[in-house]
Amino acid sequence: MTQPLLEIDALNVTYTDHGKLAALRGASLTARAGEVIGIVGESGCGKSTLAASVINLLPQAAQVTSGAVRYKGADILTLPPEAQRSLRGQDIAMIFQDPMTAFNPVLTIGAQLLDFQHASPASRAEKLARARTLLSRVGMPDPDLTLRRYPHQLSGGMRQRVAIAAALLMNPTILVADEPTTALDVTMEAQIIHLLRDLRRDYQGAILVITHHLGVVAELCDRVYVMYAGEVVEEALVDDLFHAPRHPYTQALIACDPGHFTDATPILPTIPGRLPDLRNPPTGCAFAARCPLAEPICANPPPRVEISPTQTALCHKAGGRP
Ligand SMILES: Nc1ncnc2c1ncn2[C@@H]1O[C@H](COP(=O)(O)OP(=O)(O)OP(=O)(O)O)[C@@H](O)[C@H]1O
Repeated sequence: MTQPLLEIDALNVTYTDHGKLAALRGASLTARAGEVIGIVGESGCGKSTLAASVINLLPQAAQVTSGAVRYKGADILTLPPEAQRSLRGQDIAMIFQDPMTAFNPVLTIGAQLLDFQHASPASRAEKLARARTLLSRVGMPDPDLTLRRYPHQLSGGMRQRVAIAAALLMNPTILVADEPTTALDVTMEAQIIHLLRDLRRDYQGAILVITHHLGVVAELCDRVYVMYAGEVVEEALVDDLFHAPRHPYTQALIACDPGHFTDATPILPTIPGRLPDLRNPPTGCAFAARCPLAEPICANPPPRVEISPTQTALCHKAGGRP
């Protein structure tokens, strides 16, 4: 098997601004070239913190207390700031939930697409040509006109297309899409999913898609990491996730609304109960308080059970038959 492009290894991240909050608790993930990886879970489970650690944009209040994020084998969290900056945007690029955050409102799209290529040795004309090519690639009908526009002159869906083009400008090997469709209406969402599906056909790198939305996972991803309370509770190929989920949390997510995976419902169905308080995380299984299968043993830390070489579940009960 090829070496992973990205390895997140037992990452622990704590926010320290309002007391200590354990946002990531031993989260691990690998992504290889050509894979589309889904990261799914309810609000507050740590998805954005995981994404921010990949692109090395954790907020100031976040502390990595242990673990590593390796890009092609090198720990990016310990690189000097200059090396981190050059990785970001060139090797690892991000598509944000709200495309407005990717753009400066007072500069034209053209000026910004040139600026995003500042590290490239290409000439201005070559950079403009690359911007035009990518705008066409993401389905912008008139790339020249788009280059002259300001961000607010584009619709939300168009801005997201341009943001995707911007992320691809430097030909990154890892593309992180944080809730790429959440800010869009149903029709736009379907179009952006279609575009991402189309792009993945000839993209050589790895794509990480962070989402609330099981439909996005079903449509786009090869493998999925399900997060709960800062932990990866299940890892599976997308087919196994939907047809043979082994963690009760994954089962609950899917059982809540089995008919709606391809709907554009932007949020996961709700499971009764709440996430535990991560300022004082439970020592046993974090899902036990909401789990229909919980038993006294679940007060102990759960084992990571290997169901198959491609599926694991962090659960005392996952060892039995599904
Ligand atoms: N800057 C911050 N300071 C303190 N706590 C934070 C900060 N950002 C996130 N958190 C907390 O860390 C935990 C994980 O948050 P995170 O945003 O990573 O989850 P998420 O799954 O991406 O949620 P959402 O889908 O709502 O964005 C949550 O309890 C959240 O309240």
